[in-house]
Amino acid sequence: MSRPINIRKAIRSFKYAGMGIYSLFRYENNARIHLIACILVVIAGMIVHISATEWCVVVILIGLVWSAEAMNTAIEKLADVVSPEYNPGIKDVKDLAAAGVLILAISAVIAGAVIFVPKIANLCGLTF
Ligand SMILES: Nc1ncnc2c1ncn2[C@@H]1O[C@H](COP(=O)(O)OP(=O)(O)OP(=O)(O)O)[C@@H](O)[C@H]1O
Repeated sequence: MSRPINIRKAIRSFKYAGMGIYSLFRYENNARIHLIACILVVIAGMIVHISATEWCVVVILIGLVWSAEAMNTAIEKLADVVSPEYNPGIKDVKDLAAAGVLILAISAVIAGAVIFVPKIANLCGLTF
């Protein structure tokens, strides 16, 4: 027989995840840069009136980039605990984790350009 769902445990997990989100934006420089970029994108989306589908794309990409940033930070912190001194293996691990974020961020910038550039050009009276 399956065990009943433990609501208290689920709420505790949300609390710990919330603490992770707080620590990400409070202490991580790159996460704060992504937060500012995200605020600018949302403001731009409201100004140029992007469609519902475009909002979905923007929101999913923002979530993916933040999520990748959180995973990267977790890997960095774990690596610092495992090996605080210089270690070529740790260098590969950290560089690969950072590459994961960069690849996603580049994809997000390209998708953002596809959505926003024609609309901003239109707003400026330029045909695209
Ligand atoms: N213990 C280590 N051994 C080998 N190389 C390391 C080590 N720690 C960091 N590095 C190298 O330095 C780079 C930056 O690492 P660091 O942990 O400072 O990340 P960061 O992106 O500057 O993040 P943060 O500013 O959040 O600490 C890594 O990508 C890696 O190439």
